[in-house]
Amino acid sequence: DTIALIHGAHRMGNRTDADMARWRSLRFGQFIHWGLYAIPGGEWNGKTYNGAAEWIRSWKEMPHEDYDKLYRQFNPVNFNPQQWAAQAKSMGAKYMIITTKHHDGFCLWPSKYSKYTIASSPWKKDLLGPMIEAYNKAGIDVHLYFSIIDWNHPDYRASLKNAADSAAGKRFQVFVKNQLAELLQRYPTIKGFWFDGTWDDSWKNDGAFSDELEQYLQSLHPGLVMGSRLRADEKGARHFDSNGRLMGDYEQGWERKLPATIDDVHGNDWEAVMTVPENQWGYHAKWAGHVKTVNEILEMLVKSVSLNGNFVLNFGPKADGTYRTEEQQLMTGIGQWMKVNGDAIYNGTYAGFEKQDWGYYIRKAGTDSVYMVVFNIPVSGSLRVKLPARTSLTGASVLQSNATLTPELIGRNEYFIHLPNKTTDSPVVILLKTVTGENKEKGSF
Ligand SMILES: C[C@@H]1N[C@@H](c2cn(-c3ccccc3)nn2)[C@H](O)[C@@H]1O
Repeated sequence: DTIALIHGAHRMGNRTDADMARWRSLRFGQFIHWGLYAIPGGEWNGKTYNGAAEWIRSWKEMPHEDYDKLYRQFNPVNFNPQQWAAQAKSMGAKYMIITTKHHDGFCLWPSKYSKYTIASSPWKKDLLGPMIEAYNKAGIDVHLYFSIIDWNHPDYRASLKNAADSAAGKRFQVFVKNQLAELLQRYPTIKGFWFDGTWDDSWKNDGAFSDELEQYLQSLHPGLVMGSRLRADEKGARHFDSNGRLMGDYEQGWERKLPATIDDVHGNDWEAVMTVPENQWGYHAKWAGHVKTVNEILEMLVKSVSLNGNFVLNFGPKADGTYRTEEQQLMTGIGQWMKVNGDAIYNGTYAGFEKQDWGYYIRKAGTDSVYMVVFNIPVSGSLRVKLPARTSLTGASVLQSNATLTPELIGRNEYFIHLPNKTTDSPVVILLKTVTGENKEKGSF
């Protein structure tokens, strides 16, 4: 039986409104981590920081006062938001998430609630406004990343140990509320907040505040999309309340990892955010270890959509406002595939077909069109398709060439689709036309 909660989930099941349907249809996003951490770029005094570049302030080799002075050098002279938006558009991203303020507390907008902002830098000017305008003009929605943790703010407390801490904590909550309202007031076209840095006790143990904040923001900007990471319930449970119900509008815990099967997402909307190296969000001058390839990223994107989720790929621009070559090449390569096959991604949902080894099924939302995205062509060249009961196959074609395929019926509701050639250097998309229902005539193959 369930526990009585005041600040747990307030909704059973997914949101069904138009704003959430829009978020769900976009499927592919671009994350941008940009801030002071791009100046050191993971290096300081000739030493290399092996952690995530945006966490360099926590490195023992980086004195806090040295980091906190970096704003005096932040001057992205090559920042070109129109170019950023054009590259994101060519990659096929339909929404973008930008770090307004990361854990270091530095604000990319001239907040009136803090001195530690772009207004105090040589650049002086707001960076968010031009970005949001350029991306919106390119037809890309913008969501704002906001870190609750704020290493710069004098009132931030990881935990509340005494009355003084509690007083500081209260002042900090007012500060957070003011900055979020300020962001909504300055940037009314944004579609959501992406909260981070909500794991400390001071936040986890005040579920009431996180609940009231979420409702306050929704009242200021109805339809806002906010993930589960903002929320705690009054017992300190995060993401899922003490009755196991998802809080927020989608499961926001998939950071640098993907669900394995449809059972892992429990019917909830969800989103995965992914780094190109193993674990770098902000710019790091020396990427160590494995750097993901175009095909590897395409497989993560396709797998996410096949399991009813969104996939967001992260980019870490340099301090001067340009992207590193590897990231530019990824945007180009991903974009080339998306240009031809984006139909299988946008409005993509879980197909409800039995998963096969050759790749992933994606159903165009609310239709009988099911895409097969093939990553692993078997030695036989024949792709097995087992249809759910009462579903028949009425057509199959290669999406890119529109070439018709003739599936071979090999058993009850089971087919082989023979691919013309067994080699490809990028995923092949096949469009299946199906019919489902009691008395439909047998499939036409
Ligand atoms: C979206 C990503 N979330 C931030 C993060 C948080 N953490 C983290 C690290 C240790 C404990 C708890 C959380 N690691 N990375 C990263 O800095 C980036 O912003």
